[in-house]
Amino acid sequence: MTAPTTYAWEIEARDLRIKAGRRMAVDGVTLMMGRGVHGLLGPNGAGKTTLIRTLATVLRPASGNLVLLGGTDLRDVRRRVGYLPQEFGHYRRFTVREFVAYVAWLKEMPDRDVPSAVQRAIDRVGLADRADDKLKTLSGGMIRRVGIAQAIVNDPEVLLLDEPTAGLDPAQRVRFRELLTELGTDACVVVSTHLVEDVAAACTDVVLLSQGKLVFQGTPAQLAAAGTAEHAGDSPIERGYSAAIALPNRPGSW
Ligand SMILES: Nc1ncnc2c1ncn2[C@@H]1O[C@H](COP(=O)(O)OP(=O)(O)OP(=O)(O)O)[C@@H](O)[C@H]1O
Repeated sequence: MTAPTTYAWEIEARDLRIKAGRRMAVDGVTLMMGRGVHGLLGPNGAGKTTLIRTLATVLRPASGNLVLLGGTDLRDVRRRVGYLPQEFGHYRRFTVREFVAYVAWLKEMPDRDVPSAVQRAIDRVGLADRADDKLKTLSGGMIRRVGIAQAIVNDPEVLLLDEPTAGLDPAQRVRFRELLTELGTDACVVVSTHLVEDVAAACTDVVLLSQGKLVFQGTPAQLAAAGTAEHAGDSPIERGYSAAIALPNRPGSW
């Protein structure tokens, strides 16, 4: 049985500062996130991966305060979180089913629940016909979907996905956005992406980082409304993104 919810936000971060190497990659971010799909956007090096790694409890903040699921017991929190890292390590000799079951075991799921949870996660990412194939026989896009399956096997209350659509073909991306929408009804989903279309199609909230700072949080429509013809981009939301990170429309510049 799940304990009643006693917290206002699944993720509460106050004045977080996080080091990556010697650099302060996240520099004073205050951010509240509840259920729904939160798109984490920002230029290369903005601090997205560093923030996600911290939310996944892999990194410890240098200062500030982070509360996940209202709790302080790290082991309990970890059982209730799902995480797809940007660099996703896997065992090439495992089958899809064995690998997802292994993660279920790491999450301390009750043995009796594991087979059905594993099957459901595999079904949800469309890999039922490859469930008993070894990972080394799968394509890059399929491996990414295995990564998504292992992240959702425990029905996490906080789901962290670092560039989950990298390597997916267009049809898979569309299906993935539908899955995101489904997952966001029950969980707090944080998804980092460079694809503004993913955000427009599937996110209820946009979080924009630039140089380690939070420069925007709001709905995709609010982000789109922030852009003008003066800002770079091919769509309202891209122009809103450029406005938020103060990127003028200068053809040819990176
Ligand atoms: N292990 C490390 N050692 C030194 N610097 C690091 C390390 N990891 C990250 N950084 C630096 O910290 C900053 C934030 O990196 P991070 O990977 O969080 O950005 P990001 O927003 O995820 O970027 P991208 O969109 O390119 O994936 C960058 O300037 C990066 O060079």
